[in-house]
Amino acid sequence: MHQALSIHNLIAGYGQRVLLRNLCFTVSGPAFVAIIGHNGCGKTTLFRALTGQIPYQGQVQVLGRELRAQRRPAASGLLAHLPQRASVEFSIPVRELVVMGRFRHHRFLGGYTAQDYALADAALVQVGAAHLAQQDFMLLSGGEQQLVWLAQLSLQDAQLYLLDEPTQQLDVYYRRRVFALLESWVQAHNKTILCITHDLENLAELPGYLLNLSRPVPALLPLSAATVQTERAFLESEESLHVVKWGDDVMRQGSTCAN
Ligand SMILES: Nc1ncnc2c1ncn2[C@@H]1O[C@H](COP(=O)(O)OP(=O)(O)OP(=O)(O)O)[C@@H](O)[C@H]1O
Repeated sequence: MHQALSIHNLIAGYGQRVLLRNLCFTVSGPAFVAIIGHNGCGKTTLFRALTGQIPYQGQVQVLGRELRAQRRPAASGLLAHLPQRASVEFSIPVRELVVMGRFRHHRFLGGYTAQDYALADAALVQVGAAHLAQQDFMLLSGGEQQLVWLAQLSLQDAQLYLLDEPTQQLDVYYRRRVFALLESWVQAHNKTILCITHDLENLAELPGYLLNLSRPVPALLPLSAATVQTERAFLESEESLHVVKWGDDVMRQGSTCAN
């Protein structure tokens, strides 16, 4: 049985600025992993590396397949990515945007079937956005757009989901609802989710793991109220800011993986 995700000695950054230094962690089975850390510590940079937008050193395997060797990981259903600021520059009904999540099952755009649309409608119900189905996506609020993207993403049926602050613009009700939805993707559909978030208060009750990229040597910790409390206290401390401030050459020496 392959590991859901294995990251070994990943090094990434921008030119001289190394933000991820020998990052190592393994997610053995389907799981929710919250990625936290200060602004600018390298969370989005990790996703840029995993999606091939910036080069990296090290090995990344998804279900035993070396990610670097995959030509189009999204098209093959290995990976789906929700960036921090996803935008659409043209008018499109919400339902039409959501059904595009089924693109892997179609050779040409526009060939969606009644079954595809039924799945799109069900996905909108799941995220609590059924009432938006006929509206123009461009005219929705930021939070409403986030819900619609999540509905589209769920139709992609990928093995590994990379979500960059998916609850950022949501109100308290929808934040909780979205985290419950992500939990169901893991439990009911065996997905693995890496979720960048600053929304610590919603994490304590979730099953899964926490990865604090502001730590000098980030490691996966089982999620619990105590873990969230400890990591929050660390992020609020002056000590943790120094890790970032002097990160490039003093505090954040990094270490190589144990094996
Ligand atoms: N193309 C780039 N060239 C140089 N530096 C960059 C580039 N893109 C991002 N950075 C810098 O890398 C650092 C990490 O950025 P990143 O977006 O990974 O942060 P983050 O942890 O996701 O932060 P936030 O919580 O604010 O979203 C930032 O200081 C940013 O200014």
